[in-house]
Amino acid sequence: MTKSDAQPLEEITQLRATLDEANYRYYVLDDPTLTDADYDRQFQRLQELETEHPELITPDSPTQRVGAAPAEGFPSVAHAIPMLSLDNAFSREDIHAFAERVAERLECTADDVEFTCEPKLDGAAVSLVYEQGVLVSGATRGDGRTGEGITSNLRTLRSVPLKLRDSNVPALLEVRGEVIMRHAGFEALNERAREAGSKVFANPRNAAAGSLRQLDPRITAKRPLEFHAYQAARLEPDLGDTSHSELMARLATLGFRASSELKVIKGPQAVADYCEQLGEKRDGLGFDIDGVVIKVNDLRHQRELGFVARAPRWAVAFKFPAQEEVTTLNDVEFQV
Ligand SMILES: CC(C)(C)c1nc(N2CCN(c3ncccn3)CC2)c2cc(C(N)=O)c(N)nc2n1
Repeated sequence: MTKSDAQPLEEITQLRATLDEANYRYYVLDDPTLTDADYDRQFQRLQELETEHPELITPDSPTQRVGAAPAEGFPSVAHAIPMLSLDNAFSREDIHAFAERVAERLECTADDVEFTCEPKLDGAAVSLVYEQGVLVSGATRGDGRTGEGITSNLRTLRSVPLKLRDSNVPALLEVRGEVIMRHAGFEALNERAREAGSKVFANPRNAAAGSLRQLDPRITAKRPLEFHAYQAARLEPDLGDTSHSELMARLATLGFRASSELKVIKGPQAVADYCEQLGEKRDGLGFDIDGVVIKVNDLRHQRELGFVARAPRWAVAFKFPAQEEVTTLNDVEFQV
């Protein structure tokens, strides 16, 4: 009688905790502790134990990330809070005008408004819903009000926690973020596609969106996708966080990847400087961004400012000029 036969649940629980922590460190902190070989060995051990004791399998086990394909297409999912779009700013003057509009409504001066700035990742926006700390639903943005239910596909992303990491998990949490594919993963995927004579993607954004909409999660599981959180859209009970930057720090402790470039910045002048500096770093990031998302940091002020039509008054996207994309058709290069 070996140790594990006596109490498989103890070894299973320990393996799950180790693998979840290794996932978090690798995919969220970019600070891996386990080697891939170590991870794979413990993952296989967990699979063995769960095969011997199927009654001990739980949906949030690391072995349950890749499920079966849904019968036919994706179900429609209505977003509890619409995933709105963003107004654009194209110049320093536009940033100042946005800050002045905000200041006027908040009855303060533009230089007193505290903003956050973060890269606007060029991927596919999705929404994740957690109940009692467990992932229950994942959907595409769709038209902002209704998206496609792609939970089984989103579960395959190692940067999507199957259960929240913290001890005091909220009863309900809806996290919104962008799924991206890095340039290296994109080039490798297209190289494999060219060799296999299958579909080549025009750019990483299309590759990310297309990979999320695969009917078979086993295909999504093989695609190099990362989830980057950008908003806690719903949080019950309200944990008292009073700013976007605090909420993003809480999302990081709950197991999500939040932007390392997120900065709290006061006044439009410094915001415009951040945009200029990020624009200079753009080509070296290793993934596509198409600007900076500038938000009013204080959550009470966000609520006071609300939304116009489909976009919030409290946020604007500063857009960089489109990067000329080179596409090849039968080996002839076209500038588009
Ligand atoms: C929370 C708000 C609503 C202000 C918000 N909305 C966003 N988006 C809305 C428009 N979106 C959209 N997508 C497709 C068509 C129209 N609009 C795409 C997401 C954000 C996108 C990013 C990003 N990409 O990195 C980000 N760091 N923060 C965001 N924050």
